[in-house]
Amino acid sequence: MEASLRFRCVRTPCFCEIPRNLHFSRFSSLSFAASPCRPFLVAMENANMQTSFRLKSEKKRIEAVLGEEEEEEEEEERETDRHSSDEGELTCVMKFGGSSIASAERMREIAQLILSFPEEKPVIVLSAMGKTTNNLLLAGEKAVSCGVSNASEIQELSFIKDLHLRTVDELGVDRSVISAHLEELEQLLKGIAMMKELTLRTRDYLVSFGECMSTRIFAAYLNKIGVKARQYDAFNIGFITTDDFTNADILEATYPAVAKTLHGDWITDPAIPIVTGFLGKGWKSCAITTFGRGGSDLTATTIGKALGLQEIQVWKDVDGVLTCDPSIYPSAEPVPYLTFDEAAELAYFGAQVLHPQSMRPAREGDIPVRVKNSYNPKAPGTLITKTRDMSEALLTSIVLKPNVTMLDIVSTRMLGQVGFLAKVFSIFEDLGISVDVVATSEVSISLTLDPSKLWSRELIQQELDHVEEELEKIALVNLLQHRSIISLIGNVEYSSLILEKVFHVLRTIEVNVQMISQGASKVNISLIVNDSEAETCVKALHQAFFESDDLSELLILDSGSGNGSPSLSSVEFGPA
Ligand SMILES: Nc1ncnc2c1ncn2[C@@H]1O[C@H](COP(=O)(O)OP(=O)(O)O)[C@@H](O)[C@H]1O
Ligand SMILES: N[C@@H](CC(=O)OP(=O)(O)O)C(=O)O
Repeated sequence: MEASLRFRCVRTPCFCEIPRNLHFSRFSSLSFAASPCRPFLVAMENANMQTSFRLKSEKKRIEAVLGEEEEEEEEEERETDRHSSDEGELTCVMKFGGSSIASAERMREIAQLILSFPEEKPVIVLSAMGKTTNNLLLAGEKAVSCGVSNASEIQELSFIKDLHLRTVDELGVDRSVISAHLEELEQLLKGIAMMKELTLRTRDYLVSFGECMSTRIFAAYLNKIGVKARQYDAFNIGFITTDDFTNADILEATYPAVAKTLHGDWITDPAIPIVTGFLGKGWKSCAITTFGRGGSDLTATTIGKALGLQEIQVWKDVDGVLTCDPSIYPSAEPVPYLTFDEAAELAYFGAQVLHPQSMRPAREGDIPVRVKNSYNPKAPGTLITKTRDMSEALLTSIVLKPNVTMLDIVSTRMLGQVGFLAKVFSIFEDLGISVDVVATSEVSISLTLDPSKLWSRELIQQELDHVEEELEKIALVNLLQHRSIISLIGNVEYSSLILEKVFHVLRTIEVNVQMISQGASKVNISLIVNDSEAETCVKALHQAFFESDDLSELLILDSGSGNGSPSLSSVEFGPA
């Protein structure tokens, strides 16, 4: 049994436990995990991994306790070193999305791709195979109304069974690696059919089958071809989250817990860790949670930060982050370099290529993220780092977020200006609704709301009705649906140049911008247009910024302005 030191936590009336197999002498700081659930003392391997608050007085007391244990500790360290192999440390995390592991053939290719980097000791994070998550959700929705006797016949269940059984057969892996999961999945669908309801908690449990099965199959295949691998369910190795089912946040306690398991297992018995993406465990409910669609990217960056790895690789089906969504405009080109801020903004404003929260751990740990194409591994991809040379950068990427709701809110002057803004935002806070883009004047405010954060359409309408009702107590409200946000990610130091070109293009195609906002992050300008016009705008803007050499108009206007803005000789339109 693992020994631990018990220590009374002075912040809350409870006892904290320090796992004894952490090597305190090597850690530069000790801090309390910011977890609200069960505060415990954690040791952090380097400054990048410190939690957001540190209590100096506790630190001293902890060190005193540790001092008494030092000798024993050193002996334990020597013991661990005797057991550790010559494999070296884990070096990077490689995440493969659903498109990269959609079939047995793709799994074989990914195994070869991993082995083609013999110098790397990777942690592998996998999503569900192909469209499995979508099929699980559809199966769940059908189960609600199909009746218990028909639940086994749901078409999507057959797709999922066929895909996974075909894959294990083709890879020559024993069916037993997933048979229990397939049986349990069928039982779950029958349960949903019986209850006639699919709660958010059940949805998360339902979709977890995708990642649980893909990782088991892949780990079994690696072992079969002689590459030692170990499968992990993220919810069992310390991915602790809030209980916001379908959209959970990772808590600080996750980092030390995950590091302890993955690092501990690696040094005692090295085997490539194969970890489920997208999944965590709610701290109160102890039930499986998910981080929102595309959440495996966040799993990968969290592991990167937890273990202090050298690099986080996110393998996709495109040549990196592109100048815009290739499904809107196929001539989009890869962007070679991005900062964490640019990538976060791009993801937040709807570029499906990265999960919106995924840049946070990478930024905090200052760990470079490389976005690569598993179908074209030789392509350089996109490297995302803390800073980059912006001197030649103007516009980097154009992102379209369709189907957003815009609200024009005009004060009825029952409240002063200060009270008005505060009241408006408190209404959104109370209703738990996220506001994206905001523009204000003295007595009015325009803003956009993001419906895609919720998985259920019905709920959105109910929520909007509620918002309108609340706001109408203090303001006149005009609700405008079917709007799109076009976000221009780039060097906002040159905002006048960018906007000049943007408005020239939009005037040419006769589109009126309904709202505009430049974020405090200084990497994003957002424009709101009608959904029906949005794709045309993106295509025209892409052509103007990334494919046109005709900058003469701007050149004339810019020359001799003497206002310190860059001359066009020093600024390039193109993926910088
Ligand atoms: N700016 C963009 N750059 C690259 N891909 C984008 C962009 N915007 C949207 N996409 C879409 O994101 C997809 C890759 O993300 P995702 O489907 O989450 O990959 P995976 O499932 O492999 O993790 C691409 O196939 C592309 O259609
Ligand atoms: N399977 C989950 C999580 C994920 O990250 O998927 P992907 O990496 O394929 O986008 C989803 O479809 O949302």
